[in-house]
Amino acid sequence: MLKKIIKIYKSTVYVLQNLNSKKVNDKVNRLSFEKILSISMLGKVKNNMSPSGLLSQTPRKSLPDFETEGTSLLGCACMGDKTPGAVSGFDRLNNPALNKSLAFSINERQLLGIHGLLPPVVKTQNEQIKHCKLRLDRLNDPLDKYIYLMDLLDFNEKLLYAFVKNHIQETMPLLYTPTVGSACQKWGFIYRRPRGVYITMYDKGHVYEVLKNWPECDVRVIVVTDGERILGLGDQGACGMGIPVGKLALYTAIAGIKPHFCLPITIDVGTNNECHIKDPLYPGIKEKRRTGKEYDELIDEFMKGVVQRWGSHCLVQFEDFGNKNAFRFLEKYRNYFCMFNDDIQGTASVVLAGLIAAMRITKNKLIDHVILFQGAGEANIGIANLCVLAMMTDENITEEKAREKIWMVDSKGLIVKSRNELEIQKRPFAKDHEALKDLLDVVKKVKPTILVGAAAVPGSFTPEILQEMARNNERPIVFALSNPTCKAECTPQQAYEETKGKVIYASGSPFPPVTYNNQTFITGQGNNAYIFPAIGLATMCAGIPNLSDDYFFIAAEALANQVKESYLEEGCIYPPIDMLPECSIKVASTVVEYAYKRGSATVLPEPSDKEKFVRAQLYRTEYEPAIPSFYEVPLGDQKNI
Ligand SMILES: O=C([O-])CC(=O)C(=O)O
Ligand SMILES: [Mg+2]
Repeated sequence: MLKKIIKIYKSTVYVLQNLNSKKVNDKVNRLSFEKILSISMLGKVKNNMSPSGLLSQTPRKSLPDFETEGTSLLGCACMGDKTPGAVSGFDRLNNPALNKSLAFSINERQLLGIHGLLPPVVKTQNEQIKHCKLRLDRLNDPLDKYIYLMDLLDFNEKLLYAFVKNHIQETMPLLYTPTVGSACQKWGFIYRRPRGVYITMYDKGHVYEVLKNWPECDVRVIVVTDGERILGLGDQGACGMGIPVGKLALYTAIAGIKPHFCLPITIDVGTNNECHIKDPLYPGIKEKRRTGKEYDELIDEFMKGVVQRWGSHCLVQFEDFGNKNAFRFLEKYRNYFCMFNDDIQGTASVVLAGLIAAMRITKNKLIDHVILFQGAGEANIGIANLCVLAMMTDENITEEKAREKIWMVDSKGLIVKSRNELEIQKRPFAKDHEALKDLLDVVKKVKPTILVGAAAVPGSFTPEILQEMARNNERPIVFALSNPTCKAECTPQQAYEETKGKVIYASGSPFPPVTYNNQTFITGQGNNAYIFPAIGLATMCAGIPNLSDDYFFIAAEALANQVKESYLEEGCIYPPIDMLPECSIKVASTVVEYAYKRGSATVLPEPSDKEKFVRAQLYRTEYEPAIPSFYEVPLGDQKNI
């Protein structure tokens, strides 16, 4: 498979490079020429804009009107990678990147001049982790637990990440969906310390200066939102900052990307959320959301500012933008910047991985299925386009044939050609069919084998719909992707009960195990957390300049390969959550391997063992010595001092 997609890619580049030359006809036979072009043109519509951008491989053009400061160390302070001795002992206690709290040894305390500033006991990190667990267990409200974890992050970074690594299952739903959703809604209330950068409309013309205020000079990944569509919770304005903060915490916790490489950014252009505007604690600009030219110019300025400040290899992950802007910006920037849209491409990849794994249960291929998408927003359009790419690559079929397998319903009903106005990204999926409004009617008519929901309409997979899916299929596949938990289309319990245990189910947010017919099933979480940290890690390790959709396809296959038979037997089409770090390393290593094979990696020389290379880059949660080792003279039994 890897070979095949590389071949397609290489030939595509070749064809595009030689489009005007006679060489094309000599070297590429007619058939493969058409196939390559059809794949690279996938999703293209009349005005020559590709909503999917599949295999869009235009080399990144340099933007003429600005220079790159890159990762120069000149003129800026660096918080993250401090050499021992560069920070005073007292400052270490207040610097979360260097603080070890009670784990400073007596030697360290004496030599750093902080002896007496801590209680005399010396603890190991493991003892500290146990203490954290006691503290967390004492709290009942998930939001309080979130606040505790964030406080720990502000106090002792390594301890937070060591704790999370040890308790992934328990802490993921706090740092991430669903609790991060409540954290966003109450961001003004829970706000304590600054984390990340806020850029507002009023910074227009000075965005680079604002970015310069961030003290880290080696930022490698940014997650940016404008807060317009936070999870399935709508416009949260500046409170959306919880999402970049949460996603980047996962970058470190899951993919081992060093914390000082990560920068959360919120672009505050106002909010249309009246509750926030009326809330005295709202921390953002209390104005209606700005749109149009001035908004676009601000985002342009931001993208250029990032390259100017941190170089063109700084990855920018777009997160939770409104539908229209998400697609627009992906198309606008994908060939010029190192960027991707997680809600479109990351979610597509994780769902495709789940489908590939599910095919091992249904014992057939994607092409044998009929997929019905409820909702035609970022997630579902992204998934649909990646499924088309997968079918074309695996089955040698045309784009049209692949699209025939895909049906979509949006808020107006089935997407049909007779509709008057249809957004550009939906057009390729419109069917020659009578208009149907109701999802149940569509399920009855279309008889999907796979039903994917991502429209944030809770309960939209009604008992009747689930029963109909079970009537038509031996093993119906149902993805209830909307986040957070309260937005899910149906719970796994409902899916199991209404389909009499036949369903293959995945959700976007975590659910507890399901008991049906005296059997316990652990359902999978089809969340982009399985993909974006790995993609970020791979991008950094290989120096991938542009992330086209084939990377997300490769990542999906690599993730599906991590799904063991035993997980499938338990009803789970994803690896368990506590396997996330290990899975991410495997996925990242495969993507790195692919980047070198297709000739896009820029980190040279090419490492021979990609996985070993990836592992060598990871953040270590173990404490480093705070003093050079030759100072470590025995001081007797430290506990008795
Ligand atoms: O954050 C998550 O859990 C997944 C996601 O990107 C979204 O729902 O927007
Ligand atoms: Mg998102």
